[in-house]
Amino acid sequence: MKIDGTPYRSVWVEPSDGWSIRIFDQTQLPWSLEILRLTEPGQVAHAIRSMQVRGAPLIGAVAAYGVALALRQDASTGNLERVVAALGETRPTAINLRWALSRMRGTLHNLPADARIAAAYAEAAAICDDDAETCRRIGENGLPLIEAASQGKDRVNILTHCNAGWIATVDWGTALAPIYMAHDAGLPVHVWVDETRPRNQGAALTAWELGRHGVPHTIIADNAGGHLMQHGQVDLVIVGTDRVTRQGDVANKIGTYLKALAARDNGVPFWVALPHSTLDMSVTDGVAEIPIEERPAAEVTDLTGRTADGRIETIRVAAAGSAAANPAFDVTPARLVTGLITERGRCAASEAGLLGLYPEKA
Ligand SMILES: CSC[C@H]1O[C@H](OP(=O)(O)O)[C@H](O)[C@@H]1O
Repeated sequence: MKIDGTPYRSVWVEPSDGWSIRIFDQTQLPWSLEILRLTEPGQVAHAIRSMQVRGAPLIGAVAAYGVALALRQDASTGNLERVVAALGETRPTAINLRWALSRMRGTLHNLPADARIAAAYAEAAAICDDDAETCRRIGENGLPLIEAASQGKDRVNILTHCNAGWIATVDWGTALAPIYMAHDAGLPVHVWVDETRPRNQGAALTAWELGRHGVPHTIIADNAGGHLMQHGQVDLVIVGTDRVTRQGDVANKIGTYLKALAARDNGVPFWVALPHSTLDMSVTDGVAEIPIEERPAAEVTDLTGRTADGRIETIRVAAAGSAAANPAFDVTPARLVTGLITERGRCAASEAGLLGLYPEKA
């Protein structure tokens, strides 16, 4: 996508050296656009853990380049296994991370060591190209939903949670891809942007993305969505996901499940956008089986923002001495999901629906 007219992806190889990796530091958005240069796998692991880079498909793509950086240091099989294991432990919920690392290992394991570096960069680049094209197709397959919802309306209101935009993927995004395409097609799109406590991916990242693209949007408190649905202010909900199970259960940012409950209670369509790399057919019952990342309590008790004189500060907003729990994801059962938007089309949130689009995953 473009930033001030310049096209960007969310991860790229530094052209001046041909091997170091560039990412945006998402912890500095929306206040400043900081581009980081990663030169070793430890920096990649830190970037993922600290959420300098975040978003299910993007952490997989960046981890893939982390393998290439590690093999530049030591292309042995032992080091390949070590870096795949180490990066795989950085975040537990998004299956894209393990999908990308497994794809890298499968490509590299049986190669001679002296062929691994070039092959690693080629495979990481292929993962990125695949993700960008996959997300573009998700946009195309979600667009008809917005077109239908906008019939006879001077504004179509879409609610989204967290950030599933181009900055969470290599390009285009998942939940936001159809929104960008609808806006660019001239449809009267307006987006309710859940702030998405505690890290405010919505208020900080989705609002930043939509604003830079000129898409009308309004930031709301997470708890306002149900009220807006009760008053007919939401025509459909589109969210991203970090893992979808064989039966169509959806893991996504904490608070998604509550939005799905409110949508069901108010007859609002609840759609989930995902690329193939987010499918995990090895698990069925998402609530029972998907590991939910527990992040630091400080993300709940503290808040980071910009002061009136432009300094970025972190302050405590909770009572001193109080404990805080911070599960970073929840699981929405398939029964609350209207349907899934993928690069291969739309389907029901069910095993039959998924196998209809992905028969090879039977
Ligand atoms: C396009 S996947 C985006 C997905 O990832 C986010 O999680 P996080 O910000 O913790 O990486 C969130 O669940 C989004 O829906």
